Amino acid sequence: MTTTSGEFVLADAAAYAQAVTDASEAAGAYYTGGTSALDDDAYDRLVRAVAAYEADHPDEVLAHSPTGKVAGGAVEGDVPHTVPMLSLDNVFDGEQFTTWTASVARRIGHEVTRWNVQPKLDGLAIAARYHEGRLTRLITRGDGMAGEDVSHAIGTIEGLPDRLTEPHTVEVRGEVLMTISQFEHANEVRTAHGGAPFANPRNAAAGTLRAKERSYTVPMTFFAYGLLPLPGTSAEHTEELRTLAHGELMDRAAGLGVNTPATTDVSGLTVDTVEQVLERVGHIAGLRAELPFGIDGIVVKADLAADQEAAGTGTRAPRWAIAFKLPAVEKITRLLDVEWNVGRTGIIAPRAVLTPVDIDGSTVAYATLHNPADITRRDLRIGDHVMVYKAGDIIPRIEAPVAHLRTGDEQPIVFPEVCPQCGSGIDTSEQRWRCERGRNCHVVASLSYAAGRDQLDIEGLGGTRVVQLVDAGLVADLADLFALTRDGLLALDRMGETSTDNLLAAIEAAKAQPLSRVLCALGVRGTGRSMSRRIARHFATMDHIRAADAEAMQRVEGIGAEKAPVIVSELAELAPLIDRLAAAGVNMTEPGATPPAPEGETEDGASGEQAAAGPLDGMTVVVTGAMTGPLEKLSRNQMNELIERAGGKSSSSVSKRTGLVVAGEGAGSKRTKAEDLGIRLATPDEFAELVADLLD
Ligand SMILES: NC(=O)c1ccc[n+]([C@@H]2O[C@H](COP(=O)([O-])OP(=O)(O)OC[C@H]3O[C@@H](n4cnc5c(N)ncnc54)[C@H](O)[C@@H]3O)[C@@H](O)[C@H]2O)c1
Ligand SMILES: [Zn+2]
Repeated sequence: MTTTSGEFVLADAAAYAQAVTDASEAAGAYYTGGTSALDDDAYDRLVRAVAAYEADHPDEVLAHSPTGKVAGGAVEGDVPHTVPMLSLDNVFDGEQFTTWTASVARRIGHEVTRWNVQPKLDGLAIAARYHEGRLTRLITRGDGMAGEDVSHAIGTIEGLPDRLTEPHTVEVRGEVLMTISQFEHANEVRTAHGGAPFANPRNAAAGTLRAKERSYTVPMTFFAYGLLPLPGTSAEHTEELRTLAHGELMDRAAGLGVNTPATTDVSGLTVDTVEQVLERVGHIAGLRAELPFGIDGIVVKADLAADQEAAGTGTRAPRWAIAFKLPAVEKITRLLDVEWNVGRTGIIAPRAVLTPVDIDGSTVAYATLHNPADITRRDLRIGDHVMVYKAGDIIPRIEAPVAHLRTGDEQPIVFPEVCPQCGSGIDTSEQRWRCERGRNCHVVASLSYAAGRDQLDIEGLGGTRVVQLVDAGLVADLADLFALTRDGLLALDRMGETSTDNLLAAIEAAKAQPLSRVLCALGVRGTGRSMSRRIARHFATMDHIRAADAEAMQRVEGIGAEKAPVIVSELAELAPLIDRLAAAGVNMTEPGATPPAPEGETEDGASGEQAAAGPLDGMTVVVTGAMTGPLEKLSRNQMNELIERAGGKSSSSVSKRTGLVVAGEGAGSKRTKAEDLGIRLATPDEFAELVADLLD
């Protein structure tokens, strides 16, 4: 059960026991590089619910409850720590932080003398033991009292040298993580070895650190945040390490050749007041998205050893330090669909369509899915709950499905059988699938589109024929079509005299298509059929379109500040192609349209578009049902063209703003809606009469 504030409430002992089990399993996976069933928010809420239940039922507390334990008690170790490796308590805003500082002041009897503010690195805690300057042992945090020996990773962690600059016996504590680029590299190497990519850098570091016998190594990075004596440390040194302030210890660590946050843009900073702490916290938070590694908060520590000692330490966390948490970068959401997009080189890449989820201030609606083998390995299904990771500029990624949230209604992901862009076969011999046409895939797709019924309408130039022409090297772009020769075509398989002549005639006829269709055939990004018509009607000629800057382009209805420059620059890129089309005799004007008045003369209100008023002047028209009579042969696109030529606007949905609904046979809900709204209806015949002048 959840309350309105989103908190879980555990109703009875059984719910409590289940919550304890769920939390332990999640924590176990979280710390060992597995897949947790919960995102951090959900985990923290669950643990709070467990804690609330325990407060009310102190005699029912289960021994394996995660509350009050390092790592939720879910991980163990067999190498005892010299001093416990603890967790940190959290605050989420300045107010909570100020309250916390007041409680520390009460405890130690005075204000904390000064603070050390440093990034909370999002990796795993590790203790590195140096004996006489040599790195001998690496131990994970484990349950805080004892950790796991991961010394096999020595030599793979940047910033953790095999030898210190001085022959000291010390323990360096810090975080092992993967920087964004190490993470990208690790995933490349891992997938090349047939493994599933890691979902996020923390997971990657945890998995890599624990993996013993891998045929490959991938580097990680270490940042120190603690330096303490070991049993073999000299008395003099021990005393020094116990009395130095935190900031001084960090300088010492750096001096020994160990990496610290001082090498980054978010180095540790010693400050005197709470206001200064908050300022630094804000500064670090602001840099988060640009950092080359992940942080999940800011750690604030009492700097002086004396203050730390006075504040003391709890069983789970020290009382002299706190983690200022930043919003989570992982959330659970649903996988709604998988799209298959074909890249420039013909790579067919799956992309997850998600229920949009807010992650650290941005809305995530898509995530990368790598390749089909990876989908199979992760056993992803449509409808699954999935963990999505997004940090900084990194492309959002999907972790494995959250299996325990499955309902049984999830559907398998259907892999394409032919290239989704051009319809050719798919080369599946590599992990990344590829269109058999490779780079030519785009040519085939864009030519098939250009020849389509709603564009240049070239009969006899279907997908297979386009493939044949491209493969034979006869065409590489749209303009090449108009340079095809009879002999060239006759030399092709399955091209007889008749089909050759028919095709050449169809291509010849295409030259007379209105500008709107020529423009559409060019496949300018951001312009489909109706936008192409609007642009063509507005400018009337290709020369006027090409002369338009972004500002002029924005005068076309429906083109905003974002789209306009894209269209202008796409057209500039297409200039050589357009020139060749014009040279081949392709029509570059829009029948019935007049160019916009030159700059300065538009002020009096009459823009070029309106000057060409027709029988439907300014009216929004919706067509529904089957057209009959003189309109019988017109496709929906052609109907829309007709409406716009008559000065109207075509639309596909009926609303209060609709002026006329042309309802043919079989018209259904749109007709009913028009009747409900009292919108004028016309039969196809009535409409044909209205626009009779424009019908040929
Ligand atoms: N999704 C899950 O299933 C799941 C399970 C368990 C825990 N969690 C999450 O983990 C968090 C609690 O885990 P935790 O106790 O491991 O860590 P923590 O986030 O409470 O903080 C303690 C750790 O911070 C790290 N750290 C980084 N920079 C540091 C610095 N400058 N100084 C000191 N320490 C620094 C150390 O590794 C230290 O052990 C919670 O946010 C919880 O949501 C999630
Ligand atoms: Zn293709």
